[in-house]
Amino acid sequence: MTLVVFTGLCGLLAAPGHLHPVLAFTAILCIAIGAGAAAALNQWYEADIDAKMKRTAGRPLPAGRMDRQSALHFGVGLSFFSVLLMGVATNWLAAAVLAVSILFYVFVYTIWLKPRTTQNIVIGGAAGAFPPVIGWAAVTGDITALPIALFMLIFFWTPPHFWALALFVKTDYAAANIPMLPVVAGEVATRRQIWFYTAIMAAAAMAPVLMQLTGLIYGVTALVGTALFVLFAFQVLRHRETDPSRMKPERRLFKYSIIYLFVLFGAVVADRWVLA
Ligand code: HEM
Ligand SMILES: CC(C)=CCC/C(C)=C/CC/C(C)=C/COP(=O)(O)OP(=O)(O)O
Repeated sequence: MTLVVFTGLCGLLAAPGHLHPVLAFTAILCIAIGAGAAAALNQWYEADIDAKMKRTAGRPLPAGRMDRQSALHFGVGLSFFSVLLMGVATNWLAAAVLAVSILFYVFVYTIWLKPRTTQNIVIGGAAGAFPPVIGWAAVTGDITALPIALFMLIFFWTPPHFWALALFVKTDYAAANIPMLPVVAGEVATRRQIWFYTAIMAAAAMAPVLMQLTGLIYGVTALVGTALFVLFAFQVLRHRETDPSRMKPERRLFKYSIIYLFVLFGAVVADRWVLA
């Protein structure tokens, strides 16, 4: 959620034009409330699955600190509130994209794809790629090449981010009967898919440079950051280990994926504000 809100903030700060600071703060608040509401609905739908996994068993619903109906009301209420407030405070394009991302996370990812296919996070993961587009649209009322490029970067970043983690928490997903890639296709296939999506992600990371949408700070940061990402993904590709306690390269890639996105998005903003 922190990174989702941060990428939304970067989309907002990188956009040309001016938004009153109170309205800019409201826009970011709406992304945070919308993302939280979507997560509440995810947990409402998955309460029984969450109870079966060590990582999620302590959440309010499986742990019995909240009843399911309250979670549903909370999620639906805050979803409407965030979209309406976004529309009133900024514009209805930003509100519409926020609504699409909430609906995508709940219906396309959580309800439709997650229980059915190993590609669940590839397509469903798009939900997490919308925030920079929302931030940008809140300022400009428009969606141009740079926010689309930032969407593509998060979209292709999500598979290596999640599958690196899935490799070492595989048993959890198996226990809950969720068809995550390492559970269904095995570890070697997962390592290959991580490598495949990392290659596309690397192209997506360099696209804003080649299209001259960003400046020198992003260019250098993306080049160095992506080279490291590719190196760590290559180590994961070559690693032949099935014991989760010995999956060091996989843990490294997962942790690094998070730092990577923080730093690249920070660089997009630095280009606009430092080099302006
Ligand atoms: C379908 C897409 C995604 C899936 C399935 C996924 C899954 C996960 C899971 C299971 C964790 C571990 C959480 C835990 O330890 O309890 C995690 C951590 C994390 N994810 Fe994702 N993720 C996805 C997309 C994203 C996106 C789009 C972002 C941000 C742009 C993101 C940012 C993070 C961060 C920052 C953490 C670390 C949280 C922490 O350790 O406190 N993820 N992700
Ligand atoms: C602006 C907006 C509405 C954004 C919301 C979308 C969002 C939070 C996307 C991130 C995707 C994500 C964290 C998935 C977690 O997967 P999971 O639900 O399978 O994780 P779990 O196993 O922890 O339940």
